[in-house]
Amino acid sequence: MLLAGGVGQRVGLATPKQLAEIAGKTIIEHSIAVFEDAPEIDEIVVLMTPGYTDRVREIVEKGGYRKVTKIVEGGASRTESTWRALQALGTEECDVLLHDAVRPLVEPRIITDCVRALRTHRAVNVAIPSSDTVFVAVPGPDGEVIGEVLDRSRLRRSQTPQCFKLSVIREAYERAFADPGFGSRPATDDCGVVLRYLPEVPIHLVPGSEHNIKVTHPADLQIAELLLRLAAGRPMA
Ligand SMILES: Nc1ccn([C@@H]2O[C@H](COP(=O)(O)OP(=O)(O)OP(=O)(O)O)[C@@H](O)[C@H]2O)c(=O)n1
Ligand SMILES: C[C@](O)(CO)[C@H](O)COP(=O)(O)O
Repeated sequence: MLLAGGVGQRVGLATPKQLAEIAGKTIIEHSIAVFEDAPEIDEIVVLMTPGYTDRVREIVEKGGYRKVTKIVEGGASRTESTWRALQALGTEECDVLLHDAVRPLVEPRIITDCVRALRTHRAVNVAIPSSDTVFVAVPGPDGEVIGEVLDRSRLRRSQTPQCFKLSVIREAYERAFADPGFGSRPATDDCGVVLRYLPEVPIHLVPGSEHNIKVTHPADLQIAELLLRLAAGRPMA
């Protein structure tokens, strides 16, 4: 499931950032191509920003991406887009990988590791250690001050794909969307929903990559372009 339903407010382009062209293709096409080429993937469903599904259809047709079976409008938040993605799937048990379309540098190795891990685990996340010291900021007398420095050896940064047995992620989301309090404390990723609503399901971790960045801020467009060109053996002039 490629989650591409956002508007890219922080990047601040006139169109959603997943349609920005870098290293010869739109960001969403780079992401589609990685999953299309992955032998473990049977089917790709794209959740796209309302008003832009035809643009994705054009990209898919022009690029001949045969695994893309559905292009569906996303929701108002990331979790609502995931909820819609789950509704677009059937009832038969399967492995579901939920990936941010704006992480075009996901490596085939990560997809392989995730699918392999789903043979023995019902929920899997991709994570990397934190190279920065992370602390909790609290209000101070003149702005914020450091409240608590967290133990970095135990901290990880969450990436995507986030992967689940369909029955697990569906159950977690059904409970979340039935909870009147869910909207007031939204989850920032799918693992957060599983952790909150199915805490008995362990979420196994596989190593991510420093290159698997999420294009979030304007500078990320340049960094992603550079990394994509390097990966393709075409460094910038
Ligand atoms: N309603 C939404 C919001 C986000 N996403 C997707 O979730 C991924 C990660 O989200 P983020 O980087 O926050 O993207 P945006 O929401 O577009 O960015 P911003 O918050 O700056 O507007 C992106 O691929 C984005 O398209 C989605 O499918 N549906
Ligand atoms: C899912 C995610 O990419 C994991 O790091 C992240 O939580 C998405 O956050 P955003 O608020 O949509 O940028």
